Amino acid sequence: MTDSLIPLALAARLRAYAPYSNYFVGAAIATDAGVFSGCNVENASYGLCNCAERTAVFSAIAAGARTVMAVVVATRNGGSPCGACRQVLAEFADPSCPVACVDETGTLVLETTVGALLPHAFTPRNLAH
Ligand SMILES: O=c1ccn([C@H]2C[C@H](O)[C@@H](CO)O2)c(=O)[nH]1
Ligand SMILES: [Zn+2]
Repeated sequence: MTDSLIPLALAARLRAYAPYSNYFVGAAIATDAGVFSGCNVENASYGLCNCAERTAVFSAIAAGARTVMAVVVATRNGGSPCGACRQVLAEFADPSCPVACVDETGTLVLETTVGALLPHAFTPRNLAH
C-alpha cells in the first residue's frame, strides 16, 4: 500500500523549503480523493514552520479528501512524524492506517500505523455525545 508512495515522498522532499533546519522532509498520502504529497515549509519566523505531513494532509482536505489510507514520510534518516502531525493524521486516518518512514534513498526505516504512533488519540469521536 505504501510502496507506490515512496517515489512521490522522495520527490516532494526535494521541494522542501528548509533553509533554517536543512532537514528536508517529503510526505505522500493515499486518500479517498487520490494521492497527494507535501514538503516542509519553513519561515524566518521559526514557529510558523509547517511539516511535510500536514502540508500533504491539508492539500488533500482542500481538494475534497476526508480519509487518509496510507502515509509515507521521507527524511534523510527515516525520522517519524512529530506529535502535531500524528494528531492531524489521527483526525483523518483509521488507527490501522499504515505509516512508512523511509530515508533519503527510499530505504524503509520504520513501518508502523497511525494508532501505534498516537495511542489513545483524541479524535472527533471524543466530541460526540
Ligand atoms: O515529521 C516531521 C518532522 C519535522 N519536520 C520538519 C519541520 C521543520 O521544518 C524541520 C525540522 O524540524 O523538519 C517535518 O516536516 N516532519
Ligand atoms: Zn510534524
